[in-house]
Amino acid sequence: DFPPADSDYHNYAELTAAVDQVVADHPSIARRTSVGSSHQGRDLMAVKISDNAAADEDEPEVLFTHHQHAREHLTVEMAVYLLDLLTDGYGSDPRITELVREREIWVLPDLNPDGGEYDIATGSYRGWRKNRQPTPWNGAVGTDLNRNWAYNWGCCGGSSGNPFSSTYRGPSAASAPEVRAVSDFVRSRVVGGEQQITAAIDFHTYGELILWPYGYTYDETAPGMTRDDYDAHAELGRLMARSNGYTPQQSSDLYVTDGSINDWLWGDQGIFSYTFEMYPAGSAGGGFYPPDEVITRETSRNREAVLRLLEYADCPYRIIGEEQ
Ligand SMILES: NS(=O)(=O)N[C@@H](Cc1ccccc1)C(=O)O
Ligand SMILES: [Ca+2]
Ligand SMILES: [Ca+2]
Ligand SMILES: [Ca+2]
Ligand SMILES: [Zn+2]
Repeated sequence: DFPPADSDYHNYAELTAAVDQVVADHPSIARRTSVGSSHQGRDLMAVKISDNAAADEDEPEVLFTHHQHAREHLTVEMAVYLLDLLTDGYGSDPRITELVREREIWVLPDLNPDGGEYDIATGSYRGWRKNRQPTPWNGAVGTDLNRNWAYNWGCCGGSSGNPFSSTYRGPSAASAPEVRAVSDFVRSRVVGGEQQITAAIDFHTYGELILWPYGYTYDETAPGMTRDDYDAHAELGRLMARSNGYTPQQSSDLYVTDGSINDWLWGDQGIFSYTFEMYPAGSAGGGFYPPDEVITRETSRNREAVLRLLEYADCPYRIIGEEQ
């Protein structure tokens, strides 16, 4: 479990209980489902939030994913915050009520439950990043989920082929069961040939950044990324950054990555896709392990950004005045 000083962070059992409580408290607008299981068999939860949540309605869908990286526990708290914001706001906050009515929102609060539990298992933080899938023949453990997605996987020096590396891409694209499960879920949202999910945020720590694709190339435009696509990503990213004070940039401005979720969501599925690197900005603030006293401040900091993404989800190109 977490060290006593950080007891406000949710371990996997506490997260599961929190999800079940939200659904129990708001049964008509919140529904828990599963997209599959982690390597060690933990449920990969998906919470759908919408009016008439049990029905698949013809409304733009938005995806929030959390905790690809084990030590980035604040991103799980971000998911808990989002679940509370959207359910408690329904019927009390007019803006949130309208968004819950006109969107179908998917919150996947924990993509790496095995890694997260491993990181806290001894009561002291281990600095773990990857999942807990072994490389059988050499004793190495873990694939970096954010280098395992099946778009330009391993193409460009943005990941490692060394199983002992913290950015090990895995033996093949989507070899990690967690990536495979979420990929299959996203693909299942193609209805009548059209991907129903239009926008997504993948939450990480740390750096206080808003990142958009592509990560595999320094170029702004590339196959599958036109000038309009890039400009829309950038303008919407900047709009969100103005609300939370994060730095907006193309993810390759940080460093080149290949096999990231953002590149797959946009490149393979045409979903407007962002990474939020949460608090802290630099080496101060506790790095990957900020004290639990900052949870409320640093999750609610993203309230406006999330609502802006939800508002543009019916047509992200509107941000650049293009009615595509
Ligand atoms: N959270 S982090 O420290 O691992 N940083 C992320 C940053 C990142 C996220 C998405 C695309 C490119 C880069 C990473 O996956 O390396
Ligand atoms: Ca504390
Ligand atoms: Ca609905
Ligand atoms: Ca739908
Ligand atoms: Zn991360």
